[in-house]
Amino acid sequence: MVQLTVQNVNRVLHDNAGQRINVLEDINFNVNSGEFISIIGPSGCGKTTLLRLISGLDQPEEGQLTVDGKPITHPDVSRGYVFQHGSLFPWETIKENISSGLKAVYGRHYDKKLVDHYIDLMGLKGFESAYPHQVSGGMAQRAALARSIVLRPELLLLDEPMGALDAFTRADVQNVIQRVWKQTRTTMILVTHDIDEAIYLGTRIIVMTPRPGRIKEIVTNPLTFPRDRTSDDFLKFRRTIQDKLNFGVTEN
Ligand SMILES: Nc1ncnc2c1ncn2[C@@H]1O[C@H](COP(=O)(O)OP(=O)(O)OP(=O)(O)O)[C@@H](O)[C@H]1O
Repeated sequence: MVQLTVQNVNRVLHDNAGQRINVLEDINFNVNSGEFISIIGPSGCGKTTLLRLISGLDQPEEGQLTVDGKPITHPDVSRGYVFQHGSLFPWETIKENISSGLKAVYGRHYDKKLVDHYIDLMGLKGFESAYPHQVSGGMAQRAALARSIVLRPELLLLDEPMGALDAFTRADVQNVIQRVWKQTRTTMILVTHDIDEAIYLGTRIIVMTPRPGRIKEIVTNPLTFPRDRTSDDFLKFRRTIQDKLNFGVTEN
């Protein structure tokens, strides 16, 4: 992938009472190859809807989404998607889960060495034969990540994959994602509620506001790698993003 372009995108949905909801309004941005984009915003601002549009699972009422100038019309193996609950198949082992996409795409002559490489890279060695219910939540998410990345997508969409994890496991999976991003240079787009996570991983941060879901600002992350969550620069940038999200502001 060279460039993802999202141009003048509007998405309207209707609630159970038939009321129109402008879920996304006038969304515009570009993503270049190798970037790590974090999308942050309060619940209901349309983050998941935006990822679904980029994946091709959904289509906008207006505007267009393209990859290298070609419209996104349907899901494609070149765009991976990792969900909050990794949705591993419970009846398959960790290794079988990681291999499943490759098998579906390439048949039984898929590249087994690639599977072993990602099992290693994700720190899953020794757990190949375990079933999802036998591993920790962090391991299950690392396996879900491996299952997507093994297909070598040009673009990986991450829909709050750390959302259900405790703080320690979350930090661990963040480090794994960063390592995979650095090693593979896969373009990644992460949806998150967590400001620290958005800053720790993102090269640019898209700040969204709800009702209607709009982009408030796209902020380039000034922090270099390796990033230290406790450094003064990190905390200063955190404050900048917090202010843009109007965190801590209460209405009387
Ligand atoms: N299929 C649907 N039909 C009707 N309304 C929907 C549908 N999907 C989402 N919505 C509404 O669209 C809005 C945006 O939803 P979306 O899940 O994209 O937001 P989000 O920012 O990802 O939220 P969260 O952070 O809580 O996951 C919400 O108000 C939601 O209720």
